[in-house]
Amino acid sequence: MSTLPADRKKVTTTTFLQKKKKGQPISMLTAYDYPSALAADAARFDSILVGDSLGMVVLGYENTLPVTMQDMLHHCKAVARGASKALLIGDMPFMSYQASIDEAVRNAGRFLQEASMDAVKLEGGQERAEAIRRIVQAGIPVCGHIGLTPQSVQVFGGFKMQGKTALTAQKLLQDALALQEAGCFTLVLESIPEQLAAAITQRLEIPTIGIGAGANCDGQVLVYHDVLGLFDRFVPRFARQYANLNQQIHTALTQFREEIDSRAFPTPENSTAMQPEEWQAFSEWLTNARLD
Ligand SMILES: Nc1nc(=O)c2c([nH]1)NC[C@@H]1CN(c3ccc(C(=O)N[C@@H](CCC(=O)O)C(=O)O)cc3)CN21
Ligand SMILES: CC(C)C(=O)C(=O)O
Ligand SMILES: [Mg+2]
Repeated sequence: MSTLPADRKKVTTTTFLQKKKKGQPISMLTAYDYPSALAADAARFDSILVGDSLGMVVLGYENTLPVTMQDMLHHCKAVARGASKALLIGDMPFMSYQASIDEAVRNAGRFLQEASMDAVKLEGGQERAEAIRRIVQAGIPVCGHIGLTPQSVQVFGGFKMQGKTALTAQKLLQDALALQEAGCFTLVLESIPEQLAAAITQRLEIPTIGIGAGANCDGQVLVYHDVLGLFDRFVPRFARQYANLNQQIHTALTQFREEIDSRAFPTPENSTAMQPEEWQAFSEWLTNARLD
């Protein structure tokens, strides 16, 4: 296992399109800070998404709605310091692109200009196509996101799978085509039936990245904390845990706390003694000194 910087070329939006043409899977992972970005880049993920899911897995909110531009830029900057090869995508937070197209373009620009992102992601279908067209015209690559779009949790009435009926599936396929036409370089498909994801993937020239959308997408993405078992308030059924770090953290921290309580920590190895002559001089001064 190597922790040296990965010896590979910087991934670009063109790499995404080439991978789809060659039938090679696109790997994406979320990351929210410097160490998680270092880890994702060292593991050679094609892309890192600084997801607004950070509101839930890092900041402790119930959903992603409270996340602000300030929050996103702060975390994106930390991620950019840790990753040099993965394509970096900044997730536009709730109300940073919905109120007006001008605001959408300006906020998208901040991710590239202030936070070193390579692209932005925003949620929505046909209703978002015009804003996306204008952001792309400004020179900013856009990743679309349809299906279970968590910023619409209050409209959906919970984090519920989308596109389960023939009618809603039709709507999602039309959304996907509209987003491609608007200039998206890739599209996240979240929590939709696998056959619908396959049908969309087959009809699009741009790659699809699935999360809870089955095996027939052009790529896959999961949340960092779900992959590592770092978040246990809930784990979506579509996630797979490759480690249970929370349990290891609990064991390690409990042991540390117990060793503080029992005075087993620290030992001389964790401490520094003065040189004998310095200690002697200090002791003599201490004996004679009047400390008040
Ligand atoms: N830790 C985490 N992982 C995620 O994948 C994730 C987040 N947080 N926060 C932002 C969004 C919200 N997401 C979620 C949240 C909950 C479910 C969930 O509870 N799904 C149910 C099925 C619900 C239904 O279709 O009726 C499940 O059993 O997986 C799914 C996606 C995906 N994103
Ligand atoms: C789950 C992914 C696609 C996302 O939008 C996020 O992490 O915020
Ligand atoms: Mg998101």
